[in-house]
Amino acid sequence: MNNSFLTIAMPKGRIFEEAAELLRKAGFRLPPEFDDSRKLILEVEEENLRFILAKPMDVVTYVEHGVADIGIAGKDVMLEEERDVYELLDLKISACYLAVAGLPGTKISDIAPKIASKYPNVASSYFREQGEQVEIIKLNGSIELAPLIGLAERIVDIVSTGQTLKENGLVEYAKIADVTSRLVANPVSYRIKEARITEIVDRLAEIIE
Ligand SMILES: Nc1ncnc2c1ncn2[C@@H]1O[C@H](COP(=O)(O)OP(=O)(O)OP(=O)(O)O)[C@@H](O)[C@H]1O
Ligand SMILES: O=P(O)(O)OC[C@H]1O[C@H](OP(=O)(O)OP(=O)(O)O)[C@H](O)[C@@H]1O
Repeated sequence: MNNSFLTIAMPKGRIFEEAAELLRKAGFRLPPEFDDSRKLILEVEEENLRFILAKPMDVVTYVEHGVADIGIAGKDVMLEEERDVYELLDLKISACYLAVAGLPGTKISDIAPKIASKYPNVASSYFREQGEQVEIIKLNGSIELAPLIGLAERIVDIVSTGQTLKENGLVEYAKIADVTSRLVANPVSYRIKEARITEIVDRLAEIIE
């Protein structure tokens, strides 16, 4: 049925605003309270949609487990953790990239240099591909602090404007991957609710620049 009820996992935080704007541009009637509510489940009955608001890193978890049919997640999250979800569309919002950075004019040690990151798997794969054996130190934020205080020789982190690197006197050594937000789907939901999901993909695809 083309009008089946759908649950969408939305990332809270910096992606939320751009994602909501995109949905509205595509003609979805989202109520004003959608933008500043503290509620974590929001139903939009006239659209037959239910939104759940999750941490950006957790969106794919809800989708993979099928409690959300579709979701919006950063490509960085998909690169960090391999998940059983379909990537349906590049929404081209919240653009940034993953990069290696560190103090200027420094070479990394030959033996097990320390690399700090919120993305340990991305960091580990990148340095393995470069033929470098490194020790990964997982941090949850303020990654740029690590080389400044001597915890790590390099970091792997998101760069957007470059302001955080600049203000902390760090430089970029390599770009790893471009990042934008993606529309993802649970494989079973996709099979059962294909018409409805395809209709949403088409509506969004039409307005993406
Ligand atoms: N400058 C940026 N820094 C971090 N993430 C960015 C940036 N620009 C776009 N993004 C996207 O936003 C997502 C992270 O959003 P956000 O920072 O709100 O969540 P978070 O990392 O869980 O934040 P926090 O833990 O600080 O609440 C990333 O997965 C990425 O796809
Ligand atoms: O290039 P810029 O525009 O400066 O953006 C990049 C910074 O933004 C993110 O941090 P965030 O603000 O999410 O804080 P965090 O350190 O707590 O993760 C990211 O981890 C960088 O530190």
